[in-house]
Amino acid sequence: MNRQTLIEQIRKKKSFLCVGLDTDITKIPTHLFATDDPVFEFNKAIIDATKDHTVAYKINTAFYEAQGLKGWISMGKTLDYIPKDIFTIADAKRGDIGNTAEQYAKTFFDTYPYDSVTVAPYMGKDSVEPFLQFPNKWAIVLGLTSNKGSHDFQLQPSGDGLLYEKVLTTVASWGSVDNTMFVIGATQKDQLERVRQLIPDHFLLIPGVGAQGGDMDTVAKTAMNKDVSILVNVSRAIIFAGNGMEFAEQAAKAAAGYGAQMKPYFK
Ligand SMILES: O=c1ccn([C@@H]2O[C@H](COP(=O)(O)O)[C@@H](O)[C@H]2O)c(=O)[nH]1
Repeated sequence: MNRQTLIEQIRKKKSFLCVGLDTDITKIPTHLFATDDPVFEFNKAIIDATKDHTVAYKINTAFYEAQGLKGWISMGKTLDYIPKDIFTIADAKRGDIGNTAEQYAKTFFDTYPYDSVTVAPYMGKDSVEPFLQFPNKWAIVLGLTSNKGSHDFQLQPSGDGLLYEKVLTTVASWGSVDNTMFVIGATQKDQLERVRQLIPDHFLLIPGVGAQGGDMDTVAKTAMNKDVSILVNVSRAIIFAGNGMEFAEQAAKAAAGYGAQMKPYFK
């Protein structure tokens, strides 16, 4: 999906919500274990229940990879089931030397036709560039993450600024606003303004609202630009809003609640 189409979808739905399909098999309702593929049946119900409120789904591949071959099959079926006008993210956090990165890019853009994949930039330009070679596909590069560990390296001084600032400006120069987004944690509220000074036009994927305590309004007020250009991810607080027979209705309610918080930001 290209940038223009994504912006149009956001404006049409008046939503920048991304629902995270972090489908932890130990947390899905027990009645689904009577089916052949409980993970897929869970995702299918969640997608049906939330698709009117969301413009993106983020599949965290860890939860599928942990199940081996069965997990990859559930992931492929889930990706296939997502409506084609909704942006898809493989949250795989890949990054390796060039020829290996090429294989990762093929995995998540060709074999599994995602719109985007998350990429760890620590290995530098040749590890990110293979993800920038596919038309209308995106590398979503880890910029400033939502976790406590972001203080260990990302928020440490480096040259004139902080390490993460250097990552944002350097990675931004490798691609364009049409093929590069950045992950910026909602929990990093003191840095959001600075992020927008450094990369005013790039799309940001913002996890950390919901279970991690980030605040939707702070994010929207600080990080939105004239083209909106943010996707706010919520995983556990939506997909595990309920865990009984009515889990999908509870997820729909939670997604609608986040959607309602976003509406006032659209004129
Ligand atoms: O900095 C980061 C980068 C990625 N994530 C991922 O986002 C979701 C958040 O899930 P919640 O349940 O809404 O907390 C999850 O897939 C993480 O791996 C992040 O949280 N922070």
